[in-house]
Amino acid sequence: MTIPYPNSQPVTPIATVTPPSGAARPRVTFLGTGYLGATYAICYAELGYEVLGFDVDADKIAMLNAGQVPIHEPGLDELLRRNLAAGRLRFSTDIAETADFGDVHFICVGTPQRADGMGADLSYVEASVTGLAQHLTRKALIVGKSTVPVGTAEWVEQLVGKHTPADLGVEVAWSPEFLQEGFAVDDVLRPNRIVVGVKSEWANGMLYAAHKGVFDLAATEDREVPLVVTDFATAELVKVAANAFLATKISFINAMAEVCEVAGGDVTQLARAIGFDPRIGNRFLQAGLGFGGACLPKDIRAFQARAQELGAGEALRFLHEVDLINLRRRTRVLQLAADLLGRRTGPAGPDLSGTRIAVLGATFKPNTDDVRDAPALAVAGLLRKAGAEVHVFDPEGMENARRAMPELIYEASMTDAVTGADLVCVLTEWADFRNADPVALGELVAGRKVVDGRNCLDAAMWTQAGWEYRGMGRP
Ligand SMILES: NC(=O)c1ccc[n+]([C@@H]2O[C@H](COP(=O)([O-])OP(=O)(O)OC[C@H]3O[C@@H](n4cnc5c(N)ncnc54)[C@H](O)[C@@H]3O)[C@@H](O)[C@H]2O)c1
Ligand SMILES: O=c1ccn([C@@H]2O[C@H](COP(=O)(O)OP(=O)(O)O[C@H]3O[C@H](CO)[C@@H](O)[C@H](O)[C@H]3O)[C@@H](O)[C@H]2O)c(=O)[nH]1
Repeated sequence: MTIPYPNSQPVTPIATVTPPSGAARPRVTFLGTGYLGATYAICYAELGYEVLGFDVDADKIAMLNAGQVPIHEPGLDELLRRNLAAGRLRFSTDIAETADFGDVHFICVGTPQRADGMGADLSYVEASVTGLAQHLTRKALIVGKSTVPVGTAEWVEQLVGKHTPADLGVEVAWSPEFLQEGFAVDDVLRPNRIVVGVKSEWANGMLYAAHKGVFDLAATEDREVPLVVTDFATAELVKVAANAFLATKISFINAMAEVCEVAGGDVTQLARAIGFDPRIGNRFLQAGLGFGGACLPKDIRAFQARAQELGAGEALRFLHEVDLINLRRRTRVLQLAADLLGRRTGPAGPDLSGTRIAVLGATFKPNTDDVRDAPALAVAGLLRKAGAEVHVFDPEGMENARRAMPELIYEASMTDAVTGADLVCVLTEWADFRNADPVALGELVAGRKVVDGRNCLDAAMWTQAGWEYRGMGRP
């Protein structure tokens, strides 16, 4: 068996391993059935694997076993029901059963920002790995998928060594995940690359077998999926480097937006023009309210913290600037709102008391119900703090938003939210908002003033309909 090392080209099949369970394909488990793990468990069953999803959250597990996806992710419901019915998929809160079931165990638990604001909280990784290791009774591969600081895989290997008898030969590998919420099903079934950090040929073969469904699907669609086989540290770093690059690209275009704002340029045209250069590319150059979600913000902070610990803090100092540019976009919306409402800004920020503002969007981007570090919700909070009465509507994120920020007023529809509003802020570019009719909405509001926090509206159309329009980085 040849192990390409490191390899950025598609490889031919290398797996000749027999899974310890004796099954033709390894039986796989996913520990943590949140946005990452639930999607994976369901899609892996769709690829034909026998799958068991484990979580400590009994409500989540009950929902999944009942055929209900606890998150909003396009396409996932149908796949869940189909694969439960086919008997390839089930979910459990029983760690002993999980340990017994799997040949390959994927760790998909959260790695949130620590309370100190910078590094990653690895307590869920520690708890899940320890719990699993203590119940393993045969050889298996534990594969980290969670996004972690470099060095975590080595630490997990030590944890596993401490909690399993040496003669079982349990091994560890790391395979970071690059899926985007809203596109998660396709990203899992048709990834643009697979990265694995391994230490042995056996682990490499098992991981190849655990990904074979993905390679087989690609072959039937006449595609190839590049496989990068590398060491632990590189695999961990690929993930945070990718997110750091994406965050930097967004903050770069938002920095250009800041300059356009003072120089009278239009960042949307600027982005389009530079994007024609294939070295730059036109994706992830959408200026606006900036990046949020459960990944980019926390990952660039954790990456800086880890680099600092390793003595390479200087190298990532620019990421601090990336973060600051990003956060400034939120206060920019506040400023635009105050300008449109004719409110002066004092040292404590603008006073918006006595105004009613409709906020359209709460999720961190469209096609998800995820409000974790959502710029839209953060801005809604700033508007309220400035004294405005804030009425929020989001097509999928209402329940999560209400839980995260109960102090806001939540409306049942876009029209309810805008009725009587002095100002409308479009903060997540859901299709319903992009395609909203400015003439019809104009009949409902108290003032035709709109902040387009995502540059997603047709400015000319809204202006023609009598709206005072303000975009981000455009006149
Ligand atoms: N959300 C994404 O799109 C995405 C994409 C790529 C990578 N990641 C990374 O994947 C990881 C998970 O992210 P997420 O968004 O799915 O988080 P999440 O919070 O949605 O899910 C984490 C799940 O782990 C469960 N959990 C907690 N402790 C556990 C334990 N001891 N054993 C088993 N389960 C336990 C929680 O109950 C929860 O259901 C993070 O490291 C994240 O950075 C996320
Ligand atoms: O041009 C752009 C593109 C995105 N965003 C914002 O950036 C954030 C993140 O968007 P996106 O990257 O699509 O969402 P995630 O689902 O968080 O995915 C990122 O984070 C995941 C978790 O690590 C990785 O797996 C993905 O590859 C990576 O794209 C959102 O708030 C977007 O509104 C912009 O402001 N401008």
